[in-house]
Amino acid sequence: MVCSIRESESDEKRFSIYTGTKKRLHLRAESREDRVAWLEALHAVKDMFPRISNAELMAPAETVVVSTEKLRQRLVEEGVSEAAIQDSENIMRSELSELHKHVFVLKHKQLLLMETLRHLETEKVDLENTLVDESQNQAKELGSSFRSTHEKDSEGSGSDSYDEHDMHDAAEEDTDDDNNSFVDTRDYFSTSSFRSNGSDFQRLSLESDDDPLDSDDGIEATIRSVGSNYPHVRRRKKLPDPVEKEKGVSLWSMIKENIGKDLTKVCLPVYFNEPISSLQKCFEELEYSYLLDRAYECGKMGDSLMRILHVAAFAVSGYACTEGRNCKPFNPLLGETYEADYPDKGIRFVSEKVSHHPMIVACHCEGRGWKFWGDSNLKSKFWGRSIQLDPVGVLTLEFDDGEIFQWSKVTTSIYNLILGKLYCDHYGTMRIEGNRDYSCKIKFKEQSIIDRNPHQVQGIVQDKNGKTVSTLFGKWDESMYFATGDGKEKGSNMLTKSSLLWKRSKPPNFQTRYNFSRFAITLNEITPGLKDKLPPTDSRLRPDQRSLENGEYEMANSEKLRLEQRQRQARKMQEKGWKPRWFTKDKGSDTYHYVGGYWEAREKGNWAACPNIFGQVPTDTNLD
Ligand SMILES: CC(C)CCC[C@@H](C)[C@H]1CC[C@H]2[C@@H]3CC=C4C[C@@H](O)CC[C@]4(C)[C@H]3CC[C@]12C
Repeated sequence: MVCSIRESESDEKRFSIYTGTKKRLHLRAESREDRVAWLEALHAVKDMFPRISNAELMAPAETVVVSTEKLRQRLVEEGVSEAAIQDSENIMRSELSELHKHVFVLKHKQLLLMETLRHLETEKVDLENTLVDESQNQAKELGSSFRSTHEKDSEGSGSDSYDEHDMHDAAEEDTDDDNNSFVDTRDYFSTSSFRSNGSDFQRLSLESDDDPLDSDDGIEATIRSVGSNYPHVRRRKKLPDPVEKEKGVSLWSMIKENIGKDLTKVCLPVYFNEPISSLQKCFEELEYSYLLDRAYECGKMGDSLMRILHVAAFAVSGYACTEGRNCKPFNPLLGETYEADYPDKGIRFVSEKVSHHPMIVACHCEGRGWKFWGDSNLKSKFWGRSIQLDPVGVLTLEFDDGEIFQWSKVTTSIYNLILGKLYCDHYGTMRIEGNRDYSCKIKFKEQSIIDRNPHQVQGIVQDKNGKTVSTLFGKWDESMYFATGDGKEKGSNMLTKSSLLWKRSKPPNFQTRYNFSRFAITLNEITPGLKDKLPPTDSRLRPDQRSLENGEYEMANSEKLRLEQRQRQARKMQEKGWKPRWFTKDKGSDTYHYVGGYWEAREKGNWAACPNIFGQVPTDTNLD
């Protein structure tokens, strides 16, 4: 939020912004005119959000107490007769009560407007969903989309260019002529380079704790107990302690350091990465796979409603791990793979980066009684301060008894790229289509300025005739509940009638700056004996990621640069007909499916067809 804006007096291109939370930001426009345009736009935005607190807005109209005492005294001083004084008092009271009535009506109107606003917001989300396809076509190159937003902004009518400094402001104040670094507003735009790095795949989820001694709360244990007689596997409980001291680097400082350079060509250092790749992040979505085991069991016992409810909870649970995570996963190299053999969860998983332009990751997971697969291809839009990611493609879940469910992920936005605390939110409607009795619609509510109850999810399950048979509600970062019926029965108290479907696991004992869950901590571990079995393309063998995990930042950075250099050949490889190893594109559609054979090849230790993607480029391959 912009608190105050100030122009430099000594330099006609410079200006600064104070946000109330961080230090003053110093910027430099291209020209004097450019600065005028910037200031106009900034003031216009500022005026759009007058500062009224939520509490103030929602408070009921207070009863106003009117005293006529002062009026009476004054009239007595004037020697006015008692009758006239009483008359005056009555006049004053009646006028004020009129006014009071008026205020009351206004207050009421305001509440109604707020209601409407809320309602409109919900409608907006729905509309956006219908429009998603269209807007995707329009999603052009990031940079250009931001530039056009800016052009529109600068057309906005300008308000005064003078802004008084508020209290914090004075405290934070720097003189115009000091040596504060500033940023060229032109370079500012090129931050679009984050797109390609950020548009990686998948959400994650929080892990169940495998250690029987370290049990979670009771409810969860009962939920999980169904269908899970899985063996215990010892997995690590913490990441390695960092070798080097962590460096705090802000995105902003990165931008500053790269003034004058084409930011799309600047590689972000590893400080912005978390030590897992997008391939591993896909697997993180399966943290709560016990929900699918349970869904399978319910269906087998003939309860297809409970089946879809668990599938719905699973679809939501995948988002849990995105909360509090603000580093980006490593963008895998073309042909990089990841395997996860988790007998302790009854699942095994394979993923591969199947395309570099656009960046697509395909994955496939086998559980007991079900298979789950999909590919991730994100369309991203850069809005200046935020990035919007619209996932394309469907996820498919197939139970061994032939019941199939398909759904797509909702929109994710990452906010505060430039200033403030980075966070992401998910919003839109997810439709889970089944091939049998039920389908389900889940709405992820968009967080709004007036509605301070973030992360809300609501859904309904409908039968073939479109009748609502059950409702779902909860939060994507906490828990999901369901209640039977359409939730409209008179006098029914949703909370007392509802039952828990899913609850997020508790955080690990060893927190790191990556905010990994217990499950996420295990993803990059090379468990005893695993190293000899992995293909040379596995994410766990990626040197820069390994170094980052170990806290060897210098090493991680140089290795990352080397691999990124290599990756520049990926486009050429693709053009020359490079094909993924474990997945193939369906005919007539753009989705990938697993061709099989991974675990068989692993059994034989036969990785002949897997290139050494992390090593040095062999000199005899002439890719250029
Ligand atoms: C500029 C840098 C430092 C910003 C860091 C961005 C982080 C927060 C971004 C980068 C990639 C993003 C992920 C990319 C893809 C998906 C799949 C989607 O269905 C759910 C959200 C999820 C899982 C995103 C969550 C947020 C994410 C992890």
